[in-house]
Amino acid sequence: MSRLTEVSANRSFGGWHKQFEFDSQSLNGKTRFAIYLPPSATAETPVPVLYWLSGLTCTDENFMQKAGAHRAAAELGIAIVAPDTSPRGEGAANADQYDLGQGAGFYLDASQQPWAEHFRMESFIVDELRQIVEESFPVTGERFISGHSMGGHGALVLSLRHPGLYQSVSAFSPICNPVNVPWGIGAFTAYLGEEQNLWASHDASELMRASQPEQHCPTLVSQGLADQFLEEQLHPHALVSAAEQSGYPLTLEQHEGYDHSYYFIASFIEQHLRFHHAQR
Ligand SMILES: N[C@@H](CCC(=O)N[C@@H](CS)C(=O)NCC(=O)O)C(=O)O
Repeated sequence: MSRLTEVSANRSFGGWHKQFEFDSQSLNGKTRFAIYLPPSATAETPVPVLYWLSGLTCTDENFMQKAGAHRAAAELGIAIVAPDTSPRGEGAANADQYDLGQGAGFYLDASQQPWAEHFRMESFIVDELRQIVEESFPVTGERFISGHSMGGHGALVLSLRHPGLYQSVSAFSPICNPVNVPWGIGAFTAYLGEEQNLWASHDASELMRASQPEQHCPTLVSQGLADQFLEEQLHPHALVSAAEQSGYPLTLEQHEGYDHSYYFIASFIEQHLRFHHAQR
């Protein structure tokens, strides 16, 4: 029997947008995710799947409702899975700020209290959710990963930490060097502890600088130049310099006038989907 409970189902561009809930072992509680299945996804013709990791304060809904990704996903035949951004509910710890705790899981497995019991988003994304998606839906083992801001950090880091799992990676406005910016320092101190040596293995720029050829994965990063978080939190220049040092295949595209919002994502999501599709 399936572990999944269907929460909603909507027809979209000839395919389906659905939300499911299930009891996650990694997160030690119920979690919800959304999936877009293009019309071409059938048991006989499974499709590749893109994992989308959202940013701070988001749930599975922001991307599906605001990015306008279904039309291109339907055309290209790509399924999209959007998990929540953290464990939820009374059982899981929380903080009185938008950038820590629920809605701010940072796609890592926390080692510190009071977070360690539920905040295991890395294991959740790379193992548990992947397995349940591949068992439950008509998808192939071809995986792409993408995300926004905290989720852009997640996409880059999970791809670098799990070589071979994803065929290509992309990010919008990612937190490129979390060990050096307030969002990252706050989250890593809470989730990983004060020992800063342990943080580098969750930092995209640090991982990319030290990357070996087997970790190299075609990567597209899009950044708006009117992004209100660019100077203080995002630091794409750190990622570019890391890629230059290790010969990592990074393309950074900078877009005049675009900010940090989903208007930016909606403007370029089709380009990202075509980028992933072209790497197959
Ligand atoms: N201070 C902002 C920061 C959060 C923020 O900008 N979140 C981005 C990701 S880092 C987002 O996607 N927000 C949800 C949305 O636009 O739908 C807020 O809480 O609104």
